[in-house]
Amino acid sequence: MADPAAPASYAARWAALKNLPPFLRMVWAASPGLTLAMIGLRLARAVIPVTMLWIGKLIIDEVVRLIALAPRPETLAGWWQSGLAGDLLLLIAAELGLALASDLLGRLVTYADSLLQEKLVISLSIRLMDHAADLDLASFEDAGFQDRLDRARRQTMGRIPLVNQIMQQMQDAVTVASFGAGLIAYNPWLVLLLLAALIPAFLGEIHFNALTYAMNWRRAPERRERDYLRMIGATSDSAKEVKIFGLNRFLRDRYLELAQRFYAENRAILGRQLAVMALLTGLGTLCYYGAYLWIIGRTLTGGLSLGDLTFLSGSFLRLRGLIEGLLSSFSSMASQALYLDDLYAFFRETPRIAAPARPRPVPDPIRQGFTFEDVGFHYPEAGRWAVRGLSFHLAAGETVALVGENGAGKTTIVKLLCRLYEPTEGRILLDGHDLREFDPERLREAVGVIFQDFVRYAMSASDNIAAGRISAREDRDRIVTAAGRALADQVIARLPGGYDQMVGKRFARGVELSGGEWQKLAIARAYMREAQVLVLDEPTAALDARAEFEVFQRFKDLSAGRTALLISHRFSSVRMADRILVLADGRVEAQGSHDALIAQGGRYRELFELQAQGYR
Ligand SMILES: Nc1ncnc2c1ncn2[C@@H]1O[C@H](COP(=O)(O)OP(=O)(O)OP(=O)(O)O)[C@@H](O)[C@H]1O
Repeated sequence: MADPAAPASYAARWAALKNLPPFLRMVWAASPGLTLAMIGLRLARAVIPVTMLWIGKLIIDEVVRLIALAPRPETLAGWWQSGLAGDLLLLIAAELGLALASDLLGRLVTYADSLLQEKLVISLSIRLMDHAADLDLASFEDAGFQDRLDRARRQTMGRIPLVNQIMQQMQDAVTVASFGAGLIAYNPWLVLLLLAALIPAFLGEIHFNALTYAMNWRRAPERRERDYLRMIGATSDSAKEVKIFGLNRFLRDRYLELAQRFYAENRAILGRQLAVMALLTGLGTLCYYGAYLWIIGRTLTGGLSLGDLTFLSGSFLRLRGLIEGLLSSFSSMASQALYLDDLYAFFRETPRIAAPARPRPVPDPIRQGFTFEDVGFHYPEAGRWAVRGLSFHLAAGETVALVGENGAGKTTIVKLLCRLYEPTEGRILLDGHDLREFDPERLREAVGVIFQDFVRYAMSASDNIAAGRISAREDRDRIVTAAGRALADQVIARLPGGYDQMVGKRFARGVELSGGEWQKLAIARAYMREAQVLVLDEPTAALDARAEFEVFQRFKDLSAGRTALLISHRFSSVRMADRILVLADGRVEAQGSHDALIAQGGRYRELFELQAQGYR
């Protein structure tokens, strides 16, 4: 990542213009037809203003010529009969035709522009989602990445109007060239005068845009915090706890503190911008009136006709507005192009966990199982090892339970097994082959995992289960079977809309579920997968005692012959596993059946007795 101060430099801003061609390629990819239509329409529109002004000049000159005729008709009927005003009428008809065409083209441009922007939103959003799906879990858990993702997401929406701006810029550039050609024909100095007046304002504009960008860039982490505070201060998920603990004022004050810091910084920049820009634009106005005086003087001394006067003063006025717009929009384009860097930076991000060129097919059925060989792992930015010197075997067809205190590394083992992360040292084998030899996607297809922080999809109950094997979303029988295995069928039977009932409170019509009900849907999701390996990470923490007992009864039956890994703090569930691994400080401290471990004494027995005492 570049130094946060760097984007403010002029060089960085000019360099950012190189981002526009790739952006245009994205626009083109979103819809070639609409892009071409836009270019055609805008080019046609670009030359209309100068043509109309020129016809206006011809009309005035013709009127001046006609009223100087002697003798001349006294009445309109007289003029009509004389046929002297024929050319004048033709000119007026031409101008009317152009005015009508310009209106129509304007409407068409707006229409095509809206469609094109919408197409671009769709295509960028899809690209963003696709790319995010390719990236490693590690990226999502990294704060720097979250900032980049946040900035990239904003770009998807925030940079869309840039299409319109670039197109408008192109159209205005053609219009300026056409007016400029007209002015140069009269006196090239007029154009130079105009440019001299406008360039300082342009540079000022660039400077302030750069300052604003640099400020926004620096603020991405704080902005995320501010948005987060606003979110937890006012969402249904947090409302309950915020109310109970009376956190409202605390959150509000913290939000206010950040927001006020932003406000103060903004005000300082805006104040300076006001002073400098007022001076520079005043200079532009002075130059404009200087040129105006010259034109009037030349007309008075007979060097220019009345038509020339209107054409030149009209051109000058339009050109001033156009060039001013062109320059400031150019500078805003340059700063928008800087923001595009963030979008591209996100797209350049590549996953580190990728499939090898010739991946080994995932065995089906798995014959030997998984072997952890002296595995060590620490999270990318963590100072300490989450697991270290970890060796164990998970045999095919075996049900193994992992127990250990909080932070012992249980969930980490699951993440390593699914290759969401790569071991920092040591290796993990599946049927004797390093996990790195397989395509991670194929590997994950063979595993059904429900994490303790499983997702509560604000979708239908049926989709919540189907998420486990989304390709079978239409297979209602499979969904119903999975629901039955996880006891989720009883939950669904109570929902007004049954399987099609929207669950969660996020959208209207949604029905909220209890923690245990959500958990049953999540367990159904795991069964829905019908994978070779089943991993349940604290799947029953929110279940009542009876439900837990039943779920495990079924789990034992259903996982017969299947490889299963179970993480639980409840010894009632753990004891039914074929083998139990006791983890402490990221390594296997003891292993064996429940009875054997109890007989051994040690941590397992200690934890078991602590829990048993609690129930007595
Ligand atoms: N995304 C992460 N980034 C950095 N450190 C992490 C991350 N996830 C877990 N850790 C750390 O790794 C260690 C092991 O965590 P893990 O989640 O595997 O424990 P666990 O045994 O599943 O705990 P629990 O019983 O509380 O679920 C902990 O010290 C934790 O702080």
